[in-house]
Amino acid sequence: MATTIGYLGPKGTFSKIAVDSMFNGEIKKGYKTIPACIDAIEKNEVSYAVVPLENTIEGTVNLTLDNIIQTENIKIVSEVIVPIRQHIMVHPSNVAKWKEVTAIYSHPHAIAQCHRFLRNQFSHLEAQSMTSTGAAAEYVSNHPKEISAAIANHLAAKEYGLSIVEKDIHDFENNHTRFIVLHKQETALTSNKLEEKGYKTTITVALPSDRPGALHQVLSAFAWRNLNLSKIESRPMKTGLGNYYFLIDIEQKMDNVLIPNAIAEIESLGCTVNVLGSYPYYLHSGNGVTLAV
Ligand SMILES: O=C(O)C(=O)C[C@]1(C(=O)O)C=C[C@@H](O)C=C1
Repeated sequence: MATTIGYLGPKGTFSKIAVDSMFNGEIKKGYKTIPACIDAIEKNEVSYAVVPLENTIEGTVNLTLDNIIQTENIKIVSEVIVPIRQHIMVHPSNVAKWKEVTAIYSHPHAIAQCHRFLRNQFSHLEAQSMTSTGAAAEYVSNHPKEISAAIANHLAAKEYGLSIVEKDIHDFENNHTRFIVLHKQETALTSNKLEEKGYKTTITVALPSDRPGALHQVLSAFAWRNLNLSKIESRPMKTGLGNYYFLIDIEQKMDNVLIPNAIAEIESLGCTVNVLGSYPYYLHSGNGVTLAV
């Protein structure tokens, strides 16, 4: 049976760029929301799902994080970092009057990446959220009479026959998004198309509520073993005010000694640890056909 991969659709999203960079001939199925992509793995509709986890300008995609935390049997098996270039685009019949648009649509993360541009050029408008940048482009394409614009990538413009009226409207040049590949088995997924940049092990740690200095002790378990952490972030456990867990990226492959021993030490403090995955990460070059405008 052919492998099916779920991604945040429709066509023309950044998630589609990520999925195409990791997978070749497999069947790719777009889902309307991130939770729907993750549910699709749970229900065995797809073998893998590719979802955004973190952006350099906007930070963590909480919807992704909160949903993977709640699904115990889904693991992160790979990661691809994609350069993000946001463009504003309109229906070809509206190019001449694009500065008079009455609505601008995009994904909330894409809108947040272009705040300064929007404030300078369209301070009278409030950008409207859509489920993805691709969905915004599709909507604008289907409603030419509305005189609206979408913030999306060049593939979306091509896919939905829109005209880009201003390129690279994101506020900071260094704009990248980490996309993770999720799967039911723990087996890491390697790419034969992209250059491996390193390896990561991602864990969550829930601290005991009654132990002063617990976070300090958790960090010490990594520090004295010389384990490099590239991310630590707290998220509410949703069980009550003040209850948080920590998401920690260790810049190293799961081994037989250092990481298991650090985890055992952390658990002995009364913390609950969950390993979300140990996986290679790749950088999408951004050059060539896929990202050129
Ligand atoms: O809407 C898309 O194109 C997506 O793939 C989602 C998403 C995100 O959730 O951050 C992905 C990359 C960009 O940072 C903007 C939007």
